Amino acid sequence: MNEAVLDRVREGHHELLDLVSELEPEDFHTGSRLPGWTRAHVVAHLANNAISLANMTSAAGRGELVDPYPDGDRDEAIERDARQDAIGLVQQLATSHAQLEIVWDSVAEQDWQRPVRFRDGTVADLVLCRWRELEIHMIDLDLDRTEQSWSSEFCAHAIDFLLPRLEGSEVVLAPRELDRTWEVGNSPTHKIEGSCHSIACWLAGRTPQQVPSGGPLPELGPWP
Ligand SMILES: O=C(O)/C=C/C(=O)CC(=O)C(=O)O
Repeated sequence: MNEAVLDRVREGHHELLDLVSELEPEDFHTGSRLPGWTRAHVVAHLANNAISLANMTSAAGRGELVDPYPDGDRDEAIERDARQDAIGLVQQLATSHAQLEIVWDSVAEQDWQRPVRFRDGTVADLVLCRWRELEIHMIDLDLDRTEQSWSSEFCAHAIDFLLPRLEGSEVVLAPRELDRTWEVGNSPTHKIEGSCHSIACWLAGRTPQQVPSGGPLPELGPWP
């Protein structure tokens, strides 16, 4: 398992808790950067996602495959949990982080490659999923944190992961800080340039502080 990514997830948990712990109670129930979601929805989703990943990991350890949300509807659970007050939300988030970290601390090296039902992946893929969830949803909270806080490693990972959203396009992505480009299609017709943060942020369907140049930017397909 890539220990650096696990460490980054643990740090992300601390950073997220720091961010939400500083909010006034009323700030939870106002907008986020996601249409139709308040910050409370983002927090509830992140907490439920952590428990879902913990449960899939535990099941994989027993040789079982379980659905990400076996007990019911993901969206209903987010709506229900988002109605909690600030203390309830922070407590749910902190408990979910602890549960996920305890489960991942107990995974033996050879068990990271066990299969899970989520995207027919492995337990190791769940760690990458949590990394994306944390980094991307922290900026959705619409606080001081922006895509500028993403590391170049995270930007490169996000571009790799989100590239299928450009299927059918003919472009080259050329993020300034990264020592590589990404080609989509057989004969790219234009080059999209910008910081790795802005390119990754745009591919994640969010509005970057500086929109990449080289447009018109292609329409994005569904999340992979
Ligand atoms: O792997 C990703 O980048 C995204 C994963 C999800 O969107 C997972 C959920 O939405 C969820 O667990 O509810």
